[in-house]
Amino acid sequence: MDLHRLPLPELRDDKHRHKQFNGNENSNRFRPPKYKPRVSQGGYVAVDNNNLNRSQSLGSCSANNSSNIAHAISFRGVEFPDANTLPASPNVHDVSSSTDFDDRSHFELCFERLAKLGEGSFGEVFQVRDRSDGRLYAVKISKQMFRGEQYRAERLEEVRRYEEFSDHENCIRFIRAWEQYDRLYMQMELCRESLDQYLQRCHQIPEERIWHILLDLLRALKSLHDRNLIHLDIKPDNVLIGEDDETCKLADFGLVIDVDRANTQHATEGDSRYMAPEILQGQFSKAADVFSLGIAMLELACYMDLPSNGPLWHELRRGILPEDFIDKISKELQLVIKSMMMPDPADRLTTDQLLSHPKLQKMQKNRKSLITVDKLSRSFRKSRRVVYGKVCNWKSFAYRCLFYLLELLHLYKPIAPAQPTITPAPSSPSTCLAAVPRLEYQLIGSTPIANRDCYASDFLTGDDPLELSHHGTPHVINSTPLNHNQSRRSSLGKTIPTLELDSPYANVSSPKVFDTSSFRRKKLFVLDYDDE
Ligand SMILES: Nc1ncnc2c1ncn2[C@@H]1O[C@H](COP(=O)(O)OP(=O)(O)OP(=O)(O)O)[C@@H](O)[C@H]1O
Ligand SMILES: [Mg+2]
Repeated sequence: MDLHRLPLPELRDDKHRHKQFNGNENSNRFRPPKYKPRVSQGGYVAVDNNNLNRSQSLGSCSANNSSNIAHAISFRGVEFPDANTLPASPNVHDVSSSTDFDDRSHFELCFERLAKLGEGSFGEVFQVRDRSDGRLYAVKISKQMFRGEQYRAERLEEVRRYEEFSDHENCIRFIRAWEQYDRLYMQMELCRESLDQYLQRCHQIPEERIWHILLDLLRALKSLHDRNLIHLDIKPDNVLIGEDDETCKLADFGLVIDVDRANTQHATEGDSRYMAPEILQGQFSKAADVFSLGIAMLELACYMDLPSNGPLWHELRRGILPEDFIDKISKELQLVIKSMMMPDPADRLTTDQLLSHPKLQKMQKNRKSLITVDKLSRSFRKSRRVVYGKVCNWKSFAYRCLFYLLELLHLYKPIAPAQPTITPAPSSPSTCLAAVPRLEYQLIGSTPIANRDCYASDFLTGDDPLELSHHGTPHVINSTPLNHNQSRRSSLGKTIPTLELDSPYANVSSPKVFDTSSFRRKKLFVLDYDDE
């Protein structure tokens, strides 16, 4: 068997140069035949939303009518029942005015396609809005239709790996997968951008950030290697930056192989720019991933354009790193990158050895303590809220007891419940002082808004004067502040005490209309918003 499946590198007399993006990412792709995973061994669960078991139709793929029905794909097993069912498509009236409901794919029915995020050799990735929960996700749709059962099984292997590592902090969170019309659809968390896009945007990434990226990716890679899996396609394009704009997450598990089970002679090489030299001899090992990560770090740290072939390609694989580039970074980082790019795979450090590097150890400790501090502050805020609630209850209980005692001792007479009253304006100036109108408003409940002072204007619409036409009924001003920040809600509503306001318009001739201009500026209370 010919193990040299890659075209022999061309000899070109070019120099290492800074990265330039020509947008032709896939020109570095060589796609020899793939290894054949034995799907029947692991067994996958494929159930459609009409309870049709897809595994019954394994024999014929594209010729099967059931391929028109969306089938959920999952390897998670019965303990994850949600993974094996597709959510019902939303009501057709919510989706569009189209009458051609049945012809539309599950993807079109359930998602609103917003933008194209990227494209690789196997799939196109779209930013979508899930119509059922209104949230944003990424959906990867395979470019090619299943050519046969074997090809389909190979594509479905990616689902297995995504599911396996979905819970890892440094791997993409996977939601679900399904197939329809002989294509695979994978719904996953939406990330901000790929590391490659980040590099295009920033050009120079600070070294401290490089160390953090390295730590994230070593952690992801370790989790794969601990299960005897090799990624084989480590590169910045396959690393995504999470929504927090910090965490790097490994993605694209399309080429992952299991070193225990797979015939590595059938493994597929990844991008030649990041490929370890021994791959040319058909040696697939964990050390190949370490090399790819090392050379990716070189690209990120030195903003260097990696060759896909030629003499420079060989130089980098002989451990000769261009000095004018590598000198830009600290000796410590240089040593780490060199130890990851050793020509002999046996000399390369493993993920465990790399993670025990003092700098990375220190960073891990710092991260742990940050997480602990965050957890502590959350529980502190929570308990403070509980204590505050209890203290308030005790306070009101104590007051009630006190008033009850005073009442018993005839030292205090309870005041009848406040009724909003308005005393008619005096007809003559001589009676004016005695008849100052007094308005009482009770603001019942509240909708919490951000930490800030609440003014009466928050509760009143427009600039209109307040109508006081029904004298007999209590005047309850709208208890929801008419304000911005209304989307920030909390369960912590505070009861607003009865508010007594002296009418600024004691002398008005008509008591029915109350000009609220001065009342509007009155500070009512400060709402303390707690995030928890
Ligand atoms: N969850 C996501 N959030 C945001 N962007 C994404 C997401 N997944 C993928 N992308 C974008 O889409 C691009 C292609 O995705 P992916 O690498 O999974 O496809 P592929 O066809 O398997 O690629 P390859 O050619 O590397 O095998 C990524 O490089 C990235 O820019
Ligand atoms: Mg990719």
